[in-house]
Formats: sequence, structure tokens, C-alpha cells
Amino acid sequence: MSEDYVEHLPASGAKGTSPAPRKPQDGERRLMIVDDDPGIVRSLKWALEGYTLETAGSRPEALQKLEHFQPQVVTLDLGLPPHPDEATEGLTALSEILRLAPGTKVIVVSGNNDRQNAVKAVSLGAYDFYEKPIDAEVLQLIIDRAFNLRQLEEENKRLQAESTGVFHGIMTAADSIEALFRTVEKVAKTDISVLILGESGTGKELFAKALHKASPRGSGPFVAINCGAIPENLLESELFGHEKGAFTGAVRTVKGKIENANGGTLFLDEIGDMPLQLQVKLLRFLQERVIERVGGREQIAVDVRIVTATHRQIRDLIEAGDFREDLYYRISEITLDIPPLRERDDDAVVLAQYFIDVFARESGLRRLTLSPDAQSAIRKYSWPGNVRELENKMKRAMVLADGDMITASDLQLGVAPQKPGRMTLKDAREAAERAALRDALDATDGNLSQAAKLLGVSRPTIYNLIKQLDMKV
Ligand SMILES: Nc1ncnc2c1ncn2[C@@H]1O[C@H](COP(=O)(O)OP(=O)(O)OP(=O)(O)O)[C@@H](O)[C@H]1O
Repeated sequence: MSEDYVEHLPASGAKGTSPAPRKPQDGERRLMIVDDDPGIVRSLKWALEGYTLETAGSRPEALQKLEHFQPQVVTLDLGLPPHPDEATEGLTALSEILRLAPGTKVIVVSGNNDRQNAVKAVSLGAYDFYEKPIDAEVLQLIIDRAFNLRQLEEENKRLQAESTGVFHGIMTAADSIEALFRTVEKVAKTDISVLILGESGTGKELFAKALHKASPRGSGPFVAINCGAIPENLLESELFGHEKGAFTGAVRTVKGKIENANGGTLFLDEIGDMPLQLQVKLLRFLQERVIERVGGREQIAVDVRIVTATHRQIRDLIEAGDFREDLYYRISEITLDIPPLRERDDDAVVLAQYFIDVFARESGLRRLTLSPDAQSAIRKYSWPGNVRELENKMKRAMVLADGDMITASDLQLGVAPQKPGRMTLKDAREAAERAALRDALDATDGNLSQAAKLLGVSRPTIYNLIKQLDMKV
């Protein structure tokens, strides 16, 4: 018998009590053999080496042992009692194993002339199949491959869980965004005014909501208004409300967004587009915390936290006389600068897979993965529309993809034009360095020395560059 063979006995040994599930220890390889032929089970026990073994002779026994033994790999004979001459019991066992423990690698063992059922089993999710008579040496190779794959998948999952974080629905793997989470956590406890800066689609509104949710006002209302999307003459009454008869068409008294946000947070998006005359009125509200509805005289006290955002360069607006400097200081006690997606290193790929998973869950579509060429295309693209564009592109790619993978051509990325007027020479140099570095690292599988050779620089130079650009390798 193999030295490594350990018969797995229930801990208590008492009938009717199942032992508590125990996860495999580090490096432990747990294999369950499901077969009703004692001769085969015996010979496999002798021949297979390097595993902790468990055996089961029927579907119910296999399912019961699956729970407490938690094998990574199962060999499953398709012909099980009460119908050992058919594959029905085995195929049902396969489906149930995969439903209860989806990560399990099941190797189906079929009788001679039963290839059709074996192929069916693979289409149902079995890892592989093997035809009798059993050659233990070949079977061990297949089992080892299955264990290796399972280990890789687990490692991948662990790495992904370690490198990504979600904060009130904001997903990221970038240190720069994680740092913003920490700021939001601190700022949320206070009523300090927050101005969120960032290009369109970077997640400014998502951050405003996160700030609200993390604050003591979290259970109060979150009211958002886009100051750039509402005509100037309507914006005042949208914000401050109006009394009945205040203007033609004002047939009843209507509360404005500021009042509606009482006890919660008011998010003023595109504050840079607010007309000057309204900026004065907003400033007065921020100083006195009372409003007057349009056409009204009553002063109404409102308790609201103001969070603002803009994609515009507010300093330029102040210089051009389009934005009041005193209002700017009022609304920007703290500024959150959200970097564009192209500067967040691997965030684009992580977010792409995140959106694929979300859409798959929401729409009942199959869960796809990104092919290596798709990942590389996502990294190279400059994402002028940031996360919103990525979200849309993923939605479309999921519909277009044929197999189990989204390929680069499903993404239809093309070359995105750079935003005119937004790139300084420094930005352009950084973007080029980032792209070249990412390409070299992709080409060399992350090997710094080889990447340095490709780029014609020394290893310390490439190391410094990675640090400087805050990239993950
Ligand atoms: N880190 C993220 N994780 C998950 N979803 C995100 C993330 N960032 C942005 N999104 C999604 O991207 C879309 C755009 O985000 P959002 O509206 O917050 O951006 P914005 O900067 O306010 O855009 P705009 O300036 O155009 O108003 C939304 O659907 C949002 O849910």
C-alpha cells in the first residue's frame, strides 16, 4: 500500500453523527474515489500515491462524504447502484457534486463502449474522462493535472481577493483609489465640505454616495442634481423650490432639492457649470444654512451636507471670472482627486472582470473570462470615457462573445483619441512610459531584468520608474 495512504475515518466513529467539515491543510491533496467495484477501489488505493483518500460506493454515500471530506478531486464511476449498467446515477452524482462544491475537479471513469456518456459528463462540467480498463499510472497523471489546476484556480482567487477592495460599491485594485477610501472614511465622520474632481466617468457620483453612506447621515436622503444639465432659468427653482404663483406655471408650492435633502446629503454635480447669480445664492445658503423658496419670504432652516463635483479645471474658471473664489473655498475644504482609469495601472482589467461578473449575475448570462489578448488590449487603451466607457464596452462584449472567453476583437476598442487640451507634456510622457513599461512587462511575463533589456535601460532605472508611476508588477 502507498505510504501516503490515510484512511479518512469519521472523527467520532459514532453512527449518525457527521464530523465537522475540515478544509484541506496547506498542500494536502484530497481525493475521493466513487466506485461500486471493491476490486477497483482496492487496486486504486494501492496504486495511487500522494493523496489523502476517501472512498464511496454509491451516490448518496459520495454526497454525504463530499461535505465533510471536501476533496479537491473526485474520480467518479458512471455506473453506480442501483443501476450499475447505466450512466444515469453517475451523471446525477456528477451534477450534484458540482452543485454542492463547484470547484471540485471530477474525473469520470466510464466502462468500455460508453464514450458517449463520458463526453456528456464533460459537457456537464466534469474535468476529464477516463475509460476502463484502468491503467493506474495514466489515471494518476490525469489526477495530478486536476490537482494542479485546482491549486492554480485557488491561488488566483486568493490573489484577486487580496488585491481588490470594494468600498460601498466602488471596486478597485489601485492603491491611489484605496487611499481615497481612507480619506472618505475620515471625512465622512465630519460635515466638512468635499469637492470631488475627476474626468467624466471616473466615479465621482459613486464617491459622493459612498461618502454619504459612510457618514452619520447615511440613513437620510441622498439627493443629486446635475447643475450642467438643467437650463439656467429652472435651476434656481430646482434647487431652492418655489411658492405657488411665483411665476407663470407655478400652480402649487414645490420644495427644492436642498430642502428634499434635509437630514442627508446634497450632491451638486458639475458645480463648475453653475451660473454666477446662483453661485451667490448658494454661497449665502452655505453661510447661513437657511433658504428662501423662489417667490417666498419665509426663511427655512435646512440641515444638509453639501458634496460637489466637477470635471472642469475650476482654477481656470476662477481666473476667467466664471466661478466665485469665495464659493470655491467654501465647497472645497477637502478635495478628492479621482485619477482617470488609464493612470490606475491594472484597475481597468480588474474592473472589466468585475463588470462581466455583475452582468452575468444580473442577466443570467454565462460567466465569461477575458482572454490574454483582451486583457492586453484593455491595458493599452486610454479609456477617455473612463469607467463608464469600460462598463458599456463590457456589456456589449458579453453579448458579442462566442465562446467562454471575451477576446480583443469582441471589445472593439480601436484607438481612443486623446482628450484635446487635457494632456500636458508631462502627462504625455508619463502615459507613454507607462504604456511602454506595461508592454515590456507583458512581453516578459513580469521579468524586470528582461523588461529592462527590452527597454534599453538598467534594472534600477526600471525599478524606479515602476515606483514613480505607482504601477503593480
Ligand atoms: N470603481 C468603480 N467600481 C464600480 N463601478 C464604477 C466604479 N467607478 C465608476 N463606476 C461606474 O461607472 C459609471 C460612471 O460613474 P459615475 O457616474 O460615478 O462617474 P462620474 O465621474 O460622476 O461621471 P460624470 O462626470 O459623467 O457625471 C457608473 O455606472 C458607476 O457605477
